[in-house]
Amino acid sequence: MDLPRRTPSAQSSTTRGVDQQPELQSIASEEDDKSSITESIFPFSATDHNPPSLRIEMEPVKQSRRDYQTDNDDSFSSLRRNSSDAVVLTWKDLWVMVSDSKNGRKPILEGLTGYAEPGKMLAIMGPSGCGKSTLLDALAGRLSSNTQQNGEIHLNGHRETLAFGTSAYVTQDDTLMTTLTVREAVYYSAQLQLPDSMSRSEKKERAEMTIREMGLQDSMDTRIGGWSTKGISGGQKRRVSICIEILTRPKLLFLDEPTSGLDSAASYHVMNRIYKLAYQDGRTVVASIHQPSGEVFQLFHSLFLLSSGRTVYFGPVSMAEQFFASNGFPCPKLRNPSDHYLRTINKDFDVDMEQGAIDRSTTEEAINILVQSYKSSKICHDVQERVSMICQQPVTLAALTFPSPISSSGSQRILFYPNSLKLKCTESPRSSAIEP
Ligand SMILES: Nc1ncnc2c1ncn2[C@@H]1O[C@H](COP(=O)(O)OP(=O)(O)OP(=O)(O)O)[C@@H](O)[C@H]1O
Repeated sequence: MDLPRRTPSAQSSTTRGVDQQPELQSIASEEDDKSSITESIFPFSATDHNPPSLRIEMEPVKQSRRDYQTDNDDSFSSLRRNSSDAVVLTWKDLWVMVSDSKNGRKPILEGLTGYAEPGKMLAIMGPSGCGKSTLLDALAGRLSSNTQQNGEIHLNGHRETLAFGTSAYVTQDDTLMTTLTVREAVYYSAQLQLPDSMSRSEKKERAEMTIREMGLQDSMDTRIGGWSTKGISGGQKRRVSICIEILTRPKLLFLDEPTSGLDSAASYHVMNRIYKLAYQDGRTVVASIHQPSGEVFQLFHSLFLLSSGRTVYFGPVSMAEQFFASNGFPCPKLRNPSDHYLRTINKDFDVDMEQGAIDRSTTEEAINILVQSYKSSKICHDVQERVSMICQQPVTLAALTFPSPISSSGSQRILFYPNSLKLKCTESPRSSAIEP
């Protein structure tokens, strides 16, 4: 079910009766037993002269706003911005297992819960091998066949398959045609991916604009190259891969290590561009990232910190420092917070460390403290609640105006609950409702 596509335009809704509106008709048919009430909600007649207006609007659940709002952090305004095709991604109790010849099945991800919202960027971080790519693969529906997945992944609160071009995934490996120039690679991709409704020149313009956005204008006519012929650098290849994936301006963008191979200035430039894509146009961005600089880290709204497939922290970036400090791991002054989080939970090199600054058992202990503390924290509780609310919230994403014979004054709201296919109509000051 593709809700955004089902939503009629305001103009067409005012000029058509409900029986000509397939989306409203299908919702109403789910409510046959309440047909008398829905009739009283939707008997819109074109012959009704000067009817008062009836407004259908999205009403996101507001409870957690207080918990997650930071200075530039307004998920609800971002949901409303371009809300007709915004994507909210949630995952609940997500497990991924692989077959292990010795122990049977081995978990790679252990019961992860979280969400990614429009207009925001989520960073997935953790030591090498902690499960960052596996989480991205699971969320993008690209897990390899030898894995087994349990748990729920929802789009806009329900199981949904996104239409072509709505999501994109920039993988860790740059799979590019080595004989093409940057311009050719992006341009041919634009020809293939962009809709027929765009002319060739529009596609070319989009390709060149995207190349410039990724700071590749000086390398436009350089061959990509490979192991036998030197071409553009590794970092530039990364940017070409990102160009190709953002050509369609996807509403949901997965990026696996988008900044690997980039220097700090280029990393900031690329991530800032992606941030703008997310923030200005209400896109949802999920990126795994290694060692971001302080500036790059600040671009992210939320952080998912993993250790061996377990959640060390999921929540607003702004609250992570306090979480670490309250568990006995304050970030030293002048240290980049993201470095601090990774250093606290990275046990890979403990055995090689000299002078016992940290030993393996201490790091393991630190991880266990943080994992247990997170599980019982208010942040975790709020995240669980938020995910549940997103999966139940009404998602009538466009504001529509209907002539209404039952409202003589004030406005009415009709809320559509996707999981229950029920309608709720409220009117001010009177109220007539089908409760969800
Ligand atoms: N299909 C698979 N079969 C067997 N093991 C797998 C599979 N996918 C992932 N793993 C294992 O799961 C663990 C997590 O891998 P993953 O690639 O998700 O880590 P990562 O955090 O992205 O690592 P890096 O930062 O080094 O890219 C690793 O130990 C990896 O070997």
